[in-house]
Order: sequence, then C-alpha cells, then structure tokens
Amino acid sequence: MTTPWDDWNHILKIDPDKELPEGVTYGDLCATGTDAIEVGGTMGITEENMSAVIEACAEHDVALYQEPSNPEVVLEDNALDGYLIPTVFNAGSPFWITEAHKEWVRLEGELDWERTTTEAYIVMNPEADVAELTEANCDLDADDVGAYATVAEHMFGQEIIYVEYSGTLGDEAVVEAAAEATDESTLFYGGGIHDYDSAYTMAQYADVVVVGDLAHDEGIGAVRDTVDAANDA
Ligand SMILES: CC(C)=CCC/C(C)=C/CC/C(C)=C/CC/C(C)=C/COP(=O)(O)OP(=O)(O)O
Ligand SMILES: O=P(O)(O)OC[C@@H](O)CO
Ligand SMILES: [Mg+2]
Repeated sequence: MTTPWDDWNHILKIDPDKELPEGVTYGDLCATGTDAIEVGGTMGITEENMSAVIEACAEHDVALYQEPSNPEVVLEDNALDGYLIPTVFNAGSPFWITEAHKEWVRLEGELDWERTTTEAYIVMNPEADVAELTEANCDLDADDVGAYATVAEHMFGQEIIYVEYSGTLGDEAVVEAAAEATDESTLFYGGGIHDYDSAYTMAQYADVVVVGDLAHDEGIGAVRDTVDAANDA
C-alpha cells in the first residue's frame, strides 16, 4: 500500500494557539516547500482557532491535515486531506492511548475512515505540554524506544510512528533506534529543529521531520532551510 507520507520528507506543524512572526502569512508558510501542513497543538486549541488556520491554508496548494488534540476540536472540512490522530504509546493514562478515541467514535458514530490515520507517539521531552498532559513516561532509553516502535508497527499495525521531543532537540541515538526498529512504518521525528543542521541530523534517521515552533518564532527563511535539509538528507 502506498500512502501520502511515503513521499514526504518535511511537515510544518502550525499551532493555532500561537502567533505568526511579523509580516509572515499562512500562505507564506504553505509555500516554504514543505510536503504537508499539520494543524495542531496541545494547549489552547479550539474549533475556532483550528478552523481559522485551516481556512487560511486551504486556498494554497499543499497537503493539509488536522492533528486534533481531543475529539471536540475535530473539524469536518473538505479542504482537509485527512486527520492524523495521535495515540500516545507511553502515556500514563489509557485515556490518551485508546479512551479518547473510544469517546470520539461513541459520539460520532461512523467516522471518515478513508481520511483517518493514527500516529503512534512516543513522547520523550518531560517538559513539553504534551508530556504533562498525557503523563507520559519519558524515562526511556534508545532500546525502549526501539522496542516501542517495533510494538507499534508489528503488534498494532501503525503506519506512522512519531518520536516526539516537542520543544527540544532529541537524542540522535534514540531516533536511530526507532529508525532501525521500523520497517514498513513511516518514522516521524519532531522537536527542536531550528536550522539546516538540526534538520539534517534528524532526517538522516527519520523518514519525515516535523518543524513546529520555528515557524512561529523565526521567519520563512529558517523554515525553508529545514525543508532543504530534509530533502538533502
Ligand atoms: C481521539 C482524538 C480525536 C484525539 C485524541 C488525540 C490524543 C490522544 C492526543 C494526545 C496527545 C496530543 C495532545 C497531541 C497533539 C499534538 C502535539 C503533540 C502537539 C505538540 O504539543 P506541545 O508542543 O507539547 O504543546 P504546545 O505547543 O501546545 O504547548
Ligand atoms: O515545536 P517543535 O519543537 O519544532 O516540535 C515539533 C513537533 O514535533 C511538535 O509536536
Ligand atoms: Mg509545541
């Protein structure tokens, strides 16, 4: 089976709760050469701020995905290419592994399965909002992460495995272990990518690098450098 993310090297994750740098538009971000825009964040996400970003990106020619942090903010919008739904493998509460998902199905009934894919998160930065919210056990070494990746792919059939260091650049050995453990699944890496070199380093191991805060903190040029690195690696 081929999936869109088979061909991706770079994702730009836009947080609807954060401002853009002075003079930068959503259109500028869509035109950085990134392969896909993922709209999501942990804190401060509402239907209103989500739909504002999705509307602004919809008119541009780039793959557009929503990454909802809870069932209440999922938007039915034909402008979306799909929904990337996190499940946190090392969460401290089952709510973030399967229970939020159960609630979503219970409330919605039939979902748009064609456009819905899970991302098997392994959350690694204990300081990140996502780690606090999900009470993730981040005390994992490279072996643990490799084993989680194997479980995600071979036992749970996950198409996407996401090593998440949101806010800080991760340990190369951990990302390498996840890369070695994955076979058919697509490995996403995100966290702390801030320039060409950091993007290149992680893109050597990960199939796709995810860039988040840089888009909100720096200009378009900085994001473009990470796209170049992801494509070069
Ligand atoms: C079942 C449905 C529809 C949703 C549940 C989805 C789950 C399990 C969410 C838990 C993990 C989560 C909140 C993921 C959101 C994406 C993410 C990790 C964003 C990065 O967040 P941070 O960078 O830590 O937070 P902020 O940037 O918002 O501070
Ligand atoms: O914001 P940064 O640290 O780039 O992280 C990107 C992404 O993995 C967050 O979910
Ligand atoms: Mg963030």
